Order: sequence, then C-alpha cells, then structure tokens
Amino acid sequence: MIYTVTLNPSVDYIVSVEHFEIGSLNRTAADTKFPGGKGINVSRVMNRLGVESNALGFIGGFTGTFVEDFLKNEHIQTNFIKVSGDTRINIKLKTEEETEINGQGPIITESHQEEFFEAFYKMNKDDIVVLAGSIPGTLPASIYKKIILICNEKGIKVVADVSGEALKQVVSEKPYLIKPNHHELGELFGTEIKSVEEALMYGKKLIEKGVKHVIVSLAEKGALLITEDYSYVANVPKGKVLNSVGAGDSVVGGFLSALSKNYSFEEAFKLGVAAGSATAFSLELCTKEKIEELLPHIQVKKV
Ligand SMILES: Nc1ncnc2c1ncn2[C@@H]1O[C@H](COP(=O)(O)OP(=O)(O)OP(=O)(O)O)[C@@H](O)[C@H]1O
Ligand SMILES: O=P(O)(O)OC[C@@]1(O)O[C@H](CO)[C@@H](O)[C@@H]1O
Repeated sequence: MIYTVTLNPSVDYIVSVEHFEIGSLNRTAADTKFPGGKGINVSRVMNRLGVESNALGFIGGFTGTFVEDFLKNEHIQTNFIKVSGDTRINIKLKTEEETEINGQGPIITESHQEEFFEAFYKMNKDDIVVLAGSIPGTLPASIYKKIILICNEKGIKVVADVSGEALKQVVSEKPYLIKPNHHELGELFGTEIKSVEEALMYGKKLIEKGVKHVIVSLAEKGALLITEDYSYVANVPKGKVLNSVGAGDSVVGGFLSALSKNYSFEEAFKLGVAAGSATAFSLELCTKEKIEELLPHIQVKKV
C-alpha cells in the first residue's frame, strides 16, 4: 500500500477575481472548494490513474469532515486522526497573478501524535510512505525524521516532497525519492538555481549524500530525474497555465502510479512530468485523459 502523509490538510478555497483591488470589496467571478494538502493531492492523482493509496494525517471540525467525505466519495482510503480544532482553509486567489494564503491548522496534542504513529508500526517492507507538505506549528519539527527512522528500520521506501528545514532533515535520512522544485533545492544549498545545468549539479550532490532518487521540477523549464547511475531531463509541453496549485504533487503522484504499474524509471518520469503539466493546464488536479493528451509532447533524454 502507498500511504500518503499530510500533517496539515486543508480545504483549498479557489477564488477567481477579475480585477482584484486591495482595500476594496471584491466579488468572485467563480469559486470552488477542494480537499488540499500535498499528500492528499498525491492520493487524488494516483486515484485518477487507478492506483490505490491510504491518506494519513490529522483532520478536524467541519472542514475536516469536508476533506474526509470528499475523499471517500472519490473512493480514496483514509485513516485520519481526528483533532478538536478545524482543518485549515487555504485561499488560492486567481487574479492577474496567483496568490495564496495558507492557514495554520488545528492544535495537535501528544496523544493525537501517539495515535498517528500506530499506523507506521503496522506497516511492512512492501509499503511506501509519501511525506508531503509543511509541518504544523504544534508538531515537533523532527516528526518527519521520526517517521523515516521507523520506515528505514522496516525497509519501507520513503518519498518526500517537503521544503526548508524539513527537507534538510529528510535528506539526512537518505530517502528513496525527493522532489524539490529548483527554488527548494537552491535554498537547501544556500544558492539560487537559475538553469537546468545548475539543478543537475546540485541534484547530484543529494545523491552523493545518500538520497536514492531526486526529481527536480523547474516549472516551465522542465524537470530532471537524477539517480546514482543515470540522469534524465524532460521538457514540458506548451500550454496555458491555469493553475499551479498541486502541479508538483501531480509529478509525484504520476511518477509513483507509473512505478507501481512496473513502468521503467524513464517512462514513470515522463508520466510524472505529464501529470504536473496536466494539472498546470487545468483548473483542478489533472485527469487521466489530460495526462494522456500531453504525453506525446514530452521528450526524455539522458544527460
Ligand atoms: N509553465 C508551465 N508549463 C508547463 N508545465 C508546467 C509549468 N509550470 C509547471 N508545470 C508542470 O508542473 C510541474 C511542477 O511544477 P513546479 O516546478 O512549479 O513544482 P512545484 O513548485 O513543486 O509546484 P507547486 O505549484 O505544486 O508547488 C513541472 O514539472 C511541470 O510538469
Ligand atoms: O502549507 P503547505 O503544507 O506547504 O502547502 C499546502 C498547499 O498549499 O499545498 C498544496 C499544493 O501543493 C495545496 O493543496 C495546499 O493548500
């Protein structure tokens, strides 16, 4: 089973405003709500590609019920720990420029954490754990490290899509796969990455540190898959970006779905990139049909 971990899920409130003015009453041209949080997005993308997963994390209140019910309606398994506060609402404002306001999330107590860890003690070596998204303020900053230590002891593969301090901690535990974007990779090394060549050089440094596979996404500049033995670069198809929320998560969801169907790494990488672009070119997360439409426009080359 692939378990996705979203420590701080959300209701993503997607609001389109034609000419947004600070200090004025703005009215929406359209608005929608979706369950959000990076691990949940990975689960939803995998589900669209016919791959089962189980979504873990903490939810609470009416917003938590919305998230859980939405996933159940999509036939996605969940095993959330219920907390007493409300799951956060993250505002995604679509106007001339995309602007996001992410909430803080509910308080998570020590007993909630103990309950959460029980799921990991029951996993076995054939499982995969995907850690994705930020760590809420009431959880210890070392929580991802603690999860990886349990997984490493059991031989469970860990995939991580995290940033900042959490990325530093995750890298030191040598996970199976990480997917930073070029900003996150640059931040890790205290630099700014401006080209695919620089991304390749810094990505290789992570392999030297013991990470097994690295996917670096570079938005419209393409993506890299770097391993100990080979590296691939992919272009991204041309299209109108309608929504970048969840594009990175779609790369992870697409890649893992393909691996679980025994695709080669090269093909899985291609599908991951197609899924990322399919989300970028859609109002919501990618569909299988949109991914298939984009696949022929992606070339993967060894570098
Ligand atoms: N302008 C674009 N044109 C085509 N594809 C894009 C574009 N921007 C993003 N993508 C697709 O989305 C993927 C992830 O984008 P990006 O590198 O911005 O990751 P991210 O910052 O993790 O995404 P997110 O917005 O979810 O945080 C890219 O690999 C690509 O497939
Ligand atoms: O606050 P975090 O955990 O860093 O990010 C949460 C989030 O912005 O990421 C997803 C897109 O990747 C959204 O569904 C969600 O709102």
